[in-house]
Amino acid sequence: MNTQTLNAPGLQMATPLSSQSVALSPALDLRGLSLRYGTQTVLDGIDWQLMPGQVVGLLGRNGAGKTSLLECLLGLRDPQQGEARLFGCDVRALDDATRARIGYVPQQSDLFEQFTPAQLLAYFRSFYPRWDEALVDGLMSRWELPRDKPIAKLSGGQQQRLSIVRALAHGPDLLVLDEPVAALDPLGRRDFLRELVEQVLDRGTTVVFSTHILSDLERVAFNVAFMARGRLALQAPLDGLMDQCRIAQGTPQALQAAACGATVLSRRTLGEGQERWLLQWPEGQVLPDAAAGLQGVQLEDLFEELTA
Ligand SMILES: Nc1ncnc2c1ncn2[C@@H]1O[C@H](COP(=O)(O)OP(=O)(O)OP(=O)(O)O)[C@@H](O)[C@H]1O
Repeated sequence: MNTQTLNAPGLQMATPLSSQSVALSPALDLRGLSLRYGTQTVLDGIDWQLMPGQVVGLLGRNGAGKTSLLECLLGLRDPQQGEARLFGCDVRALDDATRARIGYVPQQSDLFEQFTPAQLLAYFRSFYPRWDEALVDGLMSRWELPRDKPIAKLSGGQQQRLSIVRALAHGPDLLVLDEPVAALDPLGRRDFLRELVEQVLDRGTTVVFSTHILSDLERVAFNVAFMARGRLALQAPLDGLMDQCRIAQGTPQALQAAACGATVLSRRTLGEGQERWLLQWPEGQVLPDAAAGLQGVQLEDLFEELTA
């Protein structure tokens, strides 16, 4: 992995881009991104664009490649093919102004363990023109984070909270969160999600958020993206998916009839001539009634069917 840290831009701060240019270009633009570890293909030609203000929950099974994708899109890992651009800049050559617009909470803590939280936050504060000291003070107090204890001696959850404070403090335009709540207790998760929602609503932050906690995702993500076999199987607004998707089970012939007018998003063989299909009807179309044997879907069903 590249040693460059996203959360510490160099001392030479350039002027941030104007809000006008932000509105015109995607916040995130991936083209044909492919990554292999040895002979294992983890990312297989991923194209992905997010416009400013989009909030996307990234879902995939263990080992699907979510962390690898997030690291590549941030320029922390070099793919063998393809390119990643953030706010129009190639991630291999991010300037300091663009880097200052990005907040990242990695899956593994990357905090300087020999520092105390107070020292760490003072260090980062010096890099960011938009550093919000009131937000930092509020979160540090509410989350009862010690300021003067070495970071190495904080618990895993405390380190994760500190990592979140650091990522939110400079009001990033793009926030990339790799399982940010994995080590948090339920209150910490609730508080964090509230902060996140406020950031998004107040500032129009673009958020990419990987998590295995589906209920959390339902509270913050307007869009979900599913990763499977090195690709993004589907990205769509969560509400629309719930409304327009149904699961059907039966023989292929019966399913063909049930699927009239729908797109087949996935199909699985269950044995004994039975299959299970995930179907999506176009927005606004009235779905066939339950008599056709269609079941409504939960996010868990979508996860099961789309990440297999
Ligand atoms: N540095 C590495 N060297 C070799 N293989 C790696 C490396 N990092 C990840 N992998 C492999 O790449 C695949 C994808 O890993 P990755 O961590 O990106 O998945 P993930 O979706 O984030 O998983 P999880 O949900 O378990 O965190 C896995 O099979 C993993 O073993």
